Amino acid sequence: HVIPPEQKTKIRCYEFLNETSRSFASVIQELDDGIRDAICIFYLVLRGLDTIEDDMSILIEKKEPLLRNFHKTLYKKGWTFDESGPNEKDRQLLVEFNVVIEEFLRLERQFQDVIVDITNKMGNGMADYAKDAAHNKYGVMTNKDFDLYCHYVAGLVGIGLSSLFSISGLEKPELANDTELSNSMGLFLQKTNIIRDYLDDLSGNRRFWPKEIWSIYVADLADLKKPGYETKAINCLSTIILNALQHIPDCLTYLNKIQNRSIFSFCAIPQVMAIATLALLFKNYNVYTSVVKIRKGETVKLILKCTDIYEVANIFRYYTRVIIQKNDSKDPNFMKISMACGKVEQWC
Ligand SMILES: CC(C)(C)CN1C(=O)[C@@H](CC(=O)N[C@@H](CC(=O)O)C(=O)O)O[C@H](c2cccc3ccccc23)c2cc(Cl)ccc21
Repeated sequence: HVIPPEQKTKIRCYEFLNETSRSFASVIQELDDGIRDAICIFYLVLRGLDTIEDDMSILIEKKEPLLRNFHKTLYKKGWTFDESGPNEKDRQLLVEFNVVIEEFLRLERQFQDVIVDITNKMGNGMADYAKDAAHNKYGVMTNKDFDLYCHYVAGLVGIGLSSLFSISGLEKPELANDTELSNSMGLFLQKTNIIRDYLDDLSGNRRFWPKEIWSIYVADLADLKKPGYETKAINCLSTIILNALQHIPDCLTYLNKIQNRSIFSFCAIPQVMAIATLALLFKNYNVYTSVVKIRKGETVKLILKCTDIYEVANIFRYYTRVIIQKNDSKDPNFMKISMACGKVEQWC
């Protein structure tokens, strides 16, 4: 049968969504009408921007304007980009980016404005960081820089999502006003990814662990994985995990404000995956030898339990208890870790 052209581009967008991240793609497709297409396009636009930021084969002179002007390409019908490196995971998305643009231009104007605004801020933040990283080989320096970088690549996503949820009418307008809570949602996810990806990022010379943290224990970030540094490495890991744990009360408060069930699952699933990952990473030396991931079976179990705030609060309580059990009185952060976990217990 003949498929009308506008259906073809939408189908192609959902095919890209399923190619970029299978498990999360299904969560997006469960979203209610009125918000699903906006989130799908927002996700693909962010993937496109991320593919450019991650591509080390693009020279900074070319990468910087690409990032800063990416939001303008959303209005350029037919725009595509085929200069990504050969092994860039999502290079085909940019080769066919005209399809994303077509669907973007079919969204309600208010959805478009949010996506353009966030893409603009994120692209400029990424460009600022990439330009700075080009000459500052240490990477992220202070805890403040750590929060700023994570704000650009993940906090802004939370702020954008809250606006889209409010505009759709499925969530209250107030949700979009509390940018601090939305920002924390992104920081918690991104910091967990950065802690998990220590080895992978270091091999790509991406240095996201803040110097303010690792310099307490070693002279260089790469020393943490060397023989003889095991105790320092484990205590450094506790410090950066403690940094991530501070965002949990904000995340639970944000989730508690969500009214729409499909939006609740969409927001809760990545959060419970993150706390489960942090509990697995805590006191786990394997973070310095491989990329530690929670088992598929545990993921499936968690996804099925993300139905309401009580279930999610119980999941957070369970994993903070796992962390407390693994906590070690000889660890300089012993007290702070148990306090941070205690705060989660109180919240629940
Ligand atoms: C960097 C990041 C954390 C923002 C990436 N990010 C997420 O991690 C995805 C989850 C995801 O992509 N999981 C992948 C795992 C992976 O690829 O590592 C999977 O296959 O399960 O979730 C986030 C995400 C979902 C829901 C609410 C959010 C609030 C604030 C910030 C981000 C929020 C996300 C929502 C959108 Cl619209 C775009 C990107 C993201």
